[in-house]
Amino acid sequence: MEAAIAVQRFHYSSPCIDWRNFEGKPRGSLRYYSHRIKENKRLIIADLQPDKRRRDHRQRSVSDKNSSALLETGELLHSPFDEEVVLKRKAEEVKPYINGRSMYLVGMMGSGKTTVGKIMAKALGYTFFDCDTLIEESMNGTSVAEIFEHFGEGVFREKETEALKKLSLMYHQVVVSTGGGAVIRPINWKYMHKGISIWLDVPLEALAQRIAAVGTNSRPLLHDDKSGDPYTVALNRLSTIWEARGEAYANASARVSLENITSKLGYRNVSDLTPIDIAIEAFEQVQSFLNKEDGF
Ligand SMILES: Nc1ncnc2c1ncn2[C@@H]1O[C@H](COP(=O)(O)OP(=O)(O)OP(=O)(O)O)[C@@H](O)[C@H]1O
Ligand SMILES: O=C(O)C1=C[C@@H](O)[C@@H](O)[C@H](O)C1
Repeated sequence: MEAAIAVQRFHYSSPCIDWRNFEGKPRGSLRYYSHRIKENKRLIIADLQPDKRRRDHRQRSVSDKNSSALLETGELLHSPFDEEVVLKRKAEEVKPYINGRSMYLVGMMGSGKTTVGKIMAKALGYTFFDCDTLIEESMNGTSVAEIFEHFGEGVFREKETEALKKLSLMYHQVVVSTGGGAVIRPINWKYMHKGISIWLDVPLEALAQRIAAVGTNSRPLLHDDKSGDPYTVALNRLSTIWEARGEAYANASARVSLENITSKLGYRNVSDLTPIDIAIEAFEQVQSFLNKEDGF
């Protein structure tokens, strides 16, 4: 009952970020524009509100014929607004077929489950939950790191399973960022398969970079080893963890490979991708999972 109340409380207290506040670098990714927007341009223009139309007048005036020239010269820069439109359209396209099912994001620590999950939830009009935060709430605010330290990993894993069970039984239309290790217990898959699970597959080097940048204080499984520089330490630990559970992520309904998106969009590095690029691809992969499910 207490845990149910905690879940309920979290339900009402978890804010969804405004993706525009995401601290990632601003980008003028012209290829992105070319790839994603070209196919959607007619619809985007139709969707624009009058004030936004004025703001984006350059986009409207671009014909297919001369768009690549403008793209080359950099005159046609895509703004977060462009990405938002594509994201929203994708979410609206796929939403009726999701049929209210919840989404469970799985992936290694630092893979962006929380960041991308919040963006997806907002685009779908779903509620976002972070499984680690739910566990902390169910333990009166004890942090994940403290749970590991004082009670051990076993207790944490039990709490994780309880949280996933409750989420799968109590809620529809939610996007859940699961803990990096949620995939290791088969019972957790039973709950996650009530919805659609999405694996954010990020190269270990990119994960190590992100983790080295923010530190390992909140990630107990990475926190022990302090020998060497933060990037190398993180990469070594992540490689060991990956060996133990890499295969388990493949149980997910859909896989979002950052390497694939990078090459699809013609970028050089996965670090060029914004969380919105990744959220758009996640919807595309969900769509292709649903098509397969329906036998198309
Ligand atoms: N596409 C991205 N590009 C660059 N940095 C990112 C991207 N997505 C997330 N990050 C950053 O990586 C870090 C980890 O992201 P996030 O917390 O969303 O991952 P997570 O999968 O929920 O992690 P954990 O399982 O450890 O809780 C954060 O500092 C976030 O700002
Ligand atoms: O990968 C893992 O096993 C973990 C990831 C985090 O999200 C937390 O759930 C916890 O630190 C364990």
